[in-house]
Amino acid sequence: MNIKAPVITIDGPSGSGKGTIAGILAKRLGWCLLDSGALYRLLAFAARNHGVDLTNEELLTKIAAHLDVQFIAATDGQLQRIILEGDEVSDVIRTESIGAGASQVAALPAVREALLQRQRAFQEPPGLVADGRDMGTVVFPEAPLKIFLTASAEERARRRYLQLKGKVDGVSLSSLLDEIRARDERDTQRAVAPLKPAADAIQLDSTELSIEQVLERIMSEIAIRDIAG
Ligand SMILES: Nc1ncnc2c1ncn2[C@@H]1O[C@H](COP(=O)(O)OP(=O)(O)OP(=O)(O)O)[C@@H](O)[C@H]1O
Ligand SMILES: Nc1ccn([C@H]2C[C@H](O)[C@@H](COP(=O)(O)O)O2)c(=O)n1
Repeated sequence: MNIKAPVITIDGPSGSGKGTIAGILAKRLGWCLLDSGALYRLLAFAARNHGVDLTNEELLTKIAAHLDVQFIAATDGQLQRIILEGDEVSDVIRTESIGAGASQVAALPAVREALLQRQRAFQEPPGLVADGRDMGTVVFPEAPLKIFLTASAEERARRRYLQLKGKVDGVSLSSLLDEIRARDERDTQRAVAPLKPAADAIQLDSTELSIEQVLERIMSEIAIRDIAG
């Protein structure tokens, strides 16, 4: 019998804290981690580097199917590292501009299909924490625990501002808020795999919760379901 490793999905809009929470949770549980947004970011980044238009679905799908990428698991004090075609790109794919490009290519159905099996291949023992937009609705619909993490757009822009200030020139709170709203609109309104909570997802609004409080809430849901051994 093929017993699949359990999956915890964390979906939600940009800046809600999915990546932070998923990374800490995977580490605490000793589970694998899938940052699915990174795949769309890598595709947007690779397309720009090769001068491919972000609306060229046919070519983007070919690139998506052959992305030469390695995810190197986090070690003590280090975040997960991402290598594309031999070069470390962990930081350069994190800009809002690449995020917007990722959101654009992610609306193309053939691109999503090309990345589907690659995402499912992350489901390895002892378990997987997967974050993104459609982890609970499309990629891992059988996951025993699905979290839909939100926060107000203003709070998400404030968090992003604090994260980027001092690292990126010319960053402004109002332009970050505009970019977050534009990305929310595109990610929730697209025809294929739009950002929405799965019917059986637990919705968690982190606007007034600290990272540790969000983790506590999720750990208690894990304990209730007895899914982490
Ligand atoms: N509950 C929280 N309280 C305060 N800050 C938080 C909280 N959760 C996350 N943050 C901070 O907000 C910023 C954005 O978080 P993160 O990158 O995890 O969001 P995300 O949902 O993964 O965004 P994206 O989808 O764009 O990758 C980070 O600097 C993170 O430390
Ligand atoms: N499962 C996913 C993950 C990401 N995307 C798209 C939409 C996002 O705006 C963009 C970047 O994701 P992020 O790194 O900010 O989480 O990628 C998606 O459509 N489906």
